[in-house]
Amino acid sequence: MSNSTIIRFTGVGFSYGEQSVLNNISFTVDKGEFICLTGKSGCGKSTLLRLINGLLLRREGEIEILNKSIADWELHQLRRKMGYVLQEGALFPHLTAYQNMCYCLNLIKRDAKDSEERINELLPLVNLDRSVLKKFPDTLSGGQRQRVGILRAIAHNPEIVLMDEPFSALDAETRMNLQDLVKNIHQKLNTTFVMVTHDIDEAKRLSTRIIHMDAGRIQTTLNESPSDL
Ligand SMILES: Nc1ncnc2c1ncn2[C@@H]1O[C@H](COP(=O)(O)OP(=O)(O)OP(=O)(O)O)[C@@H](O)[C@H]1O
Repeated sequence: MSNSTIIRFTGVGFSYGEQSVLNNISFTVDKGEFICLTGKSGCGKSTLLRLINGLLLRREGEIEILNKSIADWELHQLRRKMGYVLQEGALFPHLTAYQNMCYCLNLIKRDAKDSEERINELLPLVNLDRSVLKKFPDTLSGGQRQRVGILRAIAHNPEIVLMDEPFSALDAETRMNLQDLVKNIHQKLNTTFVMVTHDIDEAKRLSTRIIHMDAGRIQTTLNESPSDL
């Protein structure tokens, strides 16, 4: 594994029970890339993402993350190296926006003052006003919820940020704003992103590379903005 390769899949297969979902998946991701996983509904994108952070355990082949086989990682340690953004932010409903933002920082035992400083530093990056901090998720707009979710995912300075259709529930304008915001975060923090999207235009706007899947296999990997998708 080269020094800059931080994710490597070699011949990975996965099944839910009898249903084979991923077949012979091999690819690498280098530090600092922004990968978009595209492909039709049901082709296995989210399953692949869940294998990266050990939410699912692979059945065949080998997965290496940060130069170590996933089998050798303590999963809670591995997940501290990652941030995860899901649809609509997937915030904890009983926690305020601020408490949600602190969630991963608490896991790595940052003290309260450090956490507060970190969050104050990141608020402008996700374009959120301090007035949201005391609010509960159900009183935030969809865009605000997703900004909180993004801040939570990057607050502990993860090596890899995984995003699963993060903007799919948003209106077109908010979606564009958040795409710009994530692009800016990627450039500023030099973190590696792997994002699932079914939206090819979104993938072209954000990614440094597109991995296009079809029926559980990687069909094409495209470095340039693809015109044939
Ligand atoms: N927990 C599960 N148990 C059983 N089958 C599942 C489970 N999760 C997903 N599947 C099946 O695995 C296949 C791949 O699902 P996956 O969610 O990875 O696809 P996807 O490409 O992310 O789809 P979408 O774009 O619709 O989210 C689908 O046929 C789906 O029904």
